[in-house]
Amino acid sequence: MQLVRGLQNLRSQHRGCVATIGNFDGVHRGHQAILKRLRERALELGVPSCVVIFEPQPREFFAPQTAPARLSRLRDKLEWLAAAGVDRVLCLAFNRRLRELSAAEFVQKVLVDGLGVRHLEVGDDFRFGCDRAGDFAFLSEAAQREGFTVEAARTVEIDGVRVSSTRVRQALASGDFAHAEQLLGRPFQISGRVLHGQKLGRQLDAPTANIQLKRCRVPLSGVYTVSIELQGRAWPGVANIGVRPSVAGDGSAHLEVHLLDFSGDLYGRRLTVVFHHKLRDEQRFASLDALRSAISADIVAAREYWAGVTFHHESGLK
Ligand SMILES: Cc1cc2nc3c(=O)[nH]c(=O)nc-3n(C[C@H](O)[C@H](O)[C@H](O)COP(=O)(O)O)c2cc1C
Ligand SMILES: Nc1ncnc2c1ncn2[C@@H]1O[C@H](COP(=O)(O)OP(=O)(O)OP(=O)(O)O)[C@@H](O)[C@H]1O
Repeated sequence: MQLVRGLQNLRSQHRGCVATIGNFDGVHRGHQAILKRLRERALELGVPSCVVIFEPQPREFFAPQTAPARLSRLRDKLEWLAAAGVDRVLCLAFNRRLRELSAAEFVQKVLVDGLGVRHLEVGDDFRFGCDRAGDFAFLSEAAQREGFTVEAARTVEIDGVRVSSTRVRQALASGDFAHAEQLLGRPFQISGRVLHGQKLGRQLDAPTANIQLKRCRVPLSGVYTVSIELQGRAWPGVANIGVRPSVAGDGSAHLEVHLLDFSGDLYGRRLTVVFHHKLRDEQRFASLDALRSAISADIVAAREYWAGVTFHHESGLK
């Protein structure tokens, strides 16, 4: 899959494709249905498929403090789009210039001049352009004028309710990982590189790998039973996501995982944390001793959760 960053990097060979536009946060089952249809149309027309996404996402541009937490960072999103068979992603910086484009200008600049779109696939509620004025009726008219086709994919529902990123966030916030998995079509996970922490974990009898969250806000907080994927192997573990109120911190959210029965150096490695079960909320403890006891109880609970499950790994890393 090819990534093109910005309209200025589109070349004449990129013209002629089938396209869809959106945030695709989490690449959930609703998104996957659109992507499947997109791939079918690409094969029928013999042209590549292209997904137009925005970074930051529009709501992060308009209201960075109150925008919903991200289900996926750009890297994960790209991985899942590639897995869905997308040939090309056009990633547009959502900035003042882009927000001021009218729906008609967006169609002309991005879809017609930029991509030479042959077919556009969208969800039935899709809206775009300044003040979200571009809806399906608008697109159909533009399509007729410019000589491309447009189709509204059927809404994907589970239990009679539309699958949406908001619904996934709600499932995660309430610790309902089975429902989140149903909506996403895969378990909820966060990937990232292991950074150096404050090295307090060892004093707490629980060395932890600190996963870089960059500036992304995360849709969950608390202590969880997790599994960790690392170099194609899975490990059982326990994780904390939060601001760590018991130790002096910078107020930003951290994701830390303690791998059960693991010895080895994880610094700099990229790992994936898969969430299975919420154990408790994060708490402020009055002393490190109290925090140490709570963490050791979490580890016992995680062991119980994983009792009977075999993880195929050796006790360290090469
Ligand atoms: C299973 C687990 C549960 C945790 N629970 C809490 C908690 O409830 N409150 C808190 O302030 N920190 C909690 N922490 C975070 C610890 O404060 C943190 O691991 C410690 O500060 C070590 O940080 P470091 O790796 O940066 O040295 C938890 C960590 C783990 C691994
Ligand atoms: N459940 C669904 N069924 C069908 N299409 C969907 C569904 N959810 C989103 N889409 C479509 O996927 C495309 C990209 O979605 P995007 O993430 O921008 O929209 P969205 O409606 O804001 O998603 P969400 O509500 O999940 O955040 C859009 O065309 C949108 O209409």
